[in-house]
Amino acid sequence: MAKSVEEARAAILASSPALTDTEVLHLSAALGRVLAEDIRAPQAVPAWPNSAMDGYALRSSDGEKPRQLIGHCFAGHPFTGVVGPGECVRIMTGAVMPEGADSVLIQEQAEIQDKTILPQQHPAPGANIRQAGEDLQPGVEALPAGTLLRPAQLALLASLGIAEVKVFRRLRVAFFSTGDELRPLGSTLEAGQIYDSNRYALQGMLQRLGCEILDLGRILDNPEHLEKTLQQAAGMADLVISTGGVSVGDADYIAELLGRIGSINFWKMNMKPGRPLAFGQLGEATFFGLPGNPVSTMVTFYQFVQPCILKRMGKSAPWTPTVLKIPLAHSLKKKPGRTDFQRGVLISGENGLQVAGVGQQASHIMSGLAHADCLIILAAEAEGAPAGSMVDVQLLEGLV
Ligand SMILES: Nc1nc2c(c(=O)[nH]1)N[C@H]1C(S)=C(S)[C@@H](COP(=O)(O)OP(=O)(O)OC[C@H]3O[C@@H](n4cnc5c(N)ncnc54)[C@H](O)[C@@H]3O)O[C@H]1N2
Ligand code: MOO
Ligand SMILES: [Mg+2]
Repeated sequence: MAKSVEEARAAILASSPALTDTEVLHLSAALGRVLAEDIRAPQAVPAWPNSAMDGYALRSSDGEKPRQLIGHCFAGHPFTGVVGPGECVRIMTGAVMPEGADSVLIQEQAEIQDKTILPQQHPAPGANIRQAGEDLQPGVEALPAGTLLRPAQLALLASLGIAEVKVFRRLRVAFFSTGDELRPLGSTLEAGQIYDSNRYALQGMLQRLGCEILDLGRILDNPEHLEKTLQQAAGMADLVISTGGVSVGDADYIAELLGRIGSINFWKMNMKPGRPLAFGQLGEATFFGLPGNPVSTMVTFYQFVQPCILKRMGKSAPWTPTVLKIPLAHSLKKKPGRTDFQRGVLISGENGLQVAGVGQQASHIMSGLAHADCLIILAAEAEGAPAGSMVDVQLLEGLV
């Protein structure tokens, strides 16, 4: 029985163990890695109460009375004295609050006469002050193990003074394309030959996920060559991906080989594109046989391989593509039977946010996917969707 997308994803995640090997990296090399340790704040952030605005640090209790200017402080240069009644200190954003002051009057609300500041309003206690520990208190969990390190997480760690983190090692992914017709870039095509475009799709998607990539090249539609390549790949990688040769044609050997030298978890999906996807195990390695049609390769990677990779990399919160409900700009058609993932674009105009199809939707139309920023999901039994109806839209996110 062909699997639904949800059933397939659940089966894949259930057989995608997280890596256990770790290494220690400097923050500057940790982008895209997954934390292998809980991080607690070693100190408060901010470490000191400081000003959120440029203005005057003073005592709120003096109300709107004039204040004598007794000094100044800048970020990195604290004022060492004490602000007494009727006094104030010129203060810049980020400068430590001087002792005695409990409020910052912004300069737009102050009149200056020589060394006297005339408040235009009553500065409230605590106004424009960023309190110590407001972001993080010492000892609290800043980030749990299993967090994917994106730029915001790196910045948070840096704000705590943490220079090195324990992360999971990179996932080793071996991939190859299959097909007698495939030729490398730079070659002149003979009748029936095409360029191997799936190689670049896979390489790009894997690189963006921070995998260690082992490109095994193009393999002919020859069962002995394919078997050798699958064995070799399984011996060197955590995850093996092939494209093509996984359907039911006379030169499609992948599913049969997987069953013979490994094990098939499932083969065939109730989705379009992507019907002949095969998933299983080759020794210790997880295996995906992606369909050869270029759009099918990329759409199935996004639905299934990416969640698997992120889980295997150690990410604890499961990742799946973001789905939003958005009205259709025009009607769409499909044949009932399989769940469709039609390529679409988001349009923001007078009628608010809408989604439109990109035109031709066949699995070899790469130009459609190259112009798309989302996938429109149409249910298996549906024959299409009318203009204005709310449809599920999966965002093709640049970076997870
Ligand atoms: N009788 C049936 N025929 C097909 C079925 C089916 O259910 N019954 N399924 C169709 C569907 S759906 C898909 S998807 C394709 C998948 O086929 P394969 O995974 O076996 O892939 P190939 O046959 O090797 O190639 C399909 C297509 O894609 C081109 N291709 C392959 N590799 C690349 C590459 N690296 N770069 C660019 N293009 C590539 C290849 O030349 C073919 O045109 O099967 C249908 N058939
Ligand atoms: O399911 Mo195939 O992936 O339509 O082309
Ligand atoms: Mg085929």
